[in-house]
Amino acid sequence: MENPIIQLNGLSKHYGSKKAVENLSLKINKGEIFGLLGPNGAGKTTTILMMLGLSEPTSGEALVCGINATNNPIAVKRKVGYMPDNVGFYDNMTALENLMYIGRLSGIPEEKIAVKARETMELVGLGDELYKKTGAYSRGMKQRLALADLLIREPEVMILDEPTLGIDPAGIKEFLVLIRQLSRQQGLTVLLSSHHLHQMQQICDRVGIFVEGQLLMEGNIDTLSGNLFGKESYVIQVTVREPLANAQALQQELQQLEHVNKAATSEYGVELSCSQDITPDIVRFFVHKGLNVTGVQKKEYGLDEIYQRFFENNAKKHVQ
Ligand SMILES: Nc1ncnc2c1ncn2[C@@H]1O[C@H](COP(=O)(O)OP(=O)(O)OP(=O)(O)O)[C@@H](O)[C@H]1O
Repeated sequence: MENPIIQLNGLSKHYGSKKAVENLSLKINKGEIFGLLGPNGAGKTTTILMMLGLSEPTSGEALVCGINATNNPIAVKRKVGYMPDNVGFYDNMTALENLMYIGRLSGIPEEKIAVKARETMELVGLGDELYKKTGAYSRGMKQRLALADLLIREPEVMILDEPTLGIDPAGIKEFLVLIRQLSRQQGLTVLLSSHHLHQMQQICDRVGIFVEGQLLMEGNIDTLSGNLFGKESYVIQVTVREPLANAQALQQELQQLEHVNKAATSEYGVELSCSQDITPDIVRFFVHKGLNVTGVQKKEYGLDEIYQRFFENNAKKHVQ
């Protein structure tokens, strides 16, 4: 059911002739995890700053929890937790002291602060690290503490700008799982920006692809892959034990089969782009030819391919 908590209507931001964000319209529902994906300079941070009321749009509007961010930045700030790509803490204070300090600044009553800060640190998996100085925290731990810093203020929306930057691979996975858990447990809406497709795929319900200030596509992975790959939604790879004797003829024959759009042979196998999943027919075809099949793989498109394909298509358009 549609229940937009973030609504961007024709949002644009121009710096002179530079269109950092151009005519962006987008709805993000309550409880959703949405990924803003795009290369450096695509306009992700500018969009986030406009949602927070920290940058004034050239035109259009950003509504967060129904509040116009440009006219009411303070009201929006109460609802939204924002994690910039580099969060600073006082290195010579313990993590708990840092969090209590933040809690005080955001108006949590003194008698509640210690309990609340501990609870929040438990929530982000730092329950055993309360008394460590943040100077001795790893980057992954600091990002967890940064999350605690948002959560202690009980936001409705969390906006995280490149949150996994600088964390080691194992830490990234744990951190993403944590964000998802928190979102699901607390009905929190999360907006993340990133250029790491693989990471976004693990966590987001929906992603938007940003290029040169424009949202060029938006949807879940299935929708995006359907839009971009359309007729070639299924890729089937078959490998055989012995080198293919007459690859050229085989390729031509395969291309004649119904639902096959493209066939490409290599020494030990074939890759087929098909409009339907015809894996059983393909296997039968190979067996019938007396070929010893050693492997059959059906490839599912992920964000990496979607992104790559997307840029290929766009480059072609620019050239035409
Ligand atoms: N204050 C500014 N003055 C002029 N141009 C700006 C300003 N802020 C951003 N830009 C330009 O707007 C474009 C979008 O920048 P933005 O920082 O939003 O991109 P981004 O997608 O967040 O990239 P990154 O991943 O590098 O943070 C860039 O071309 C940038 O140079």
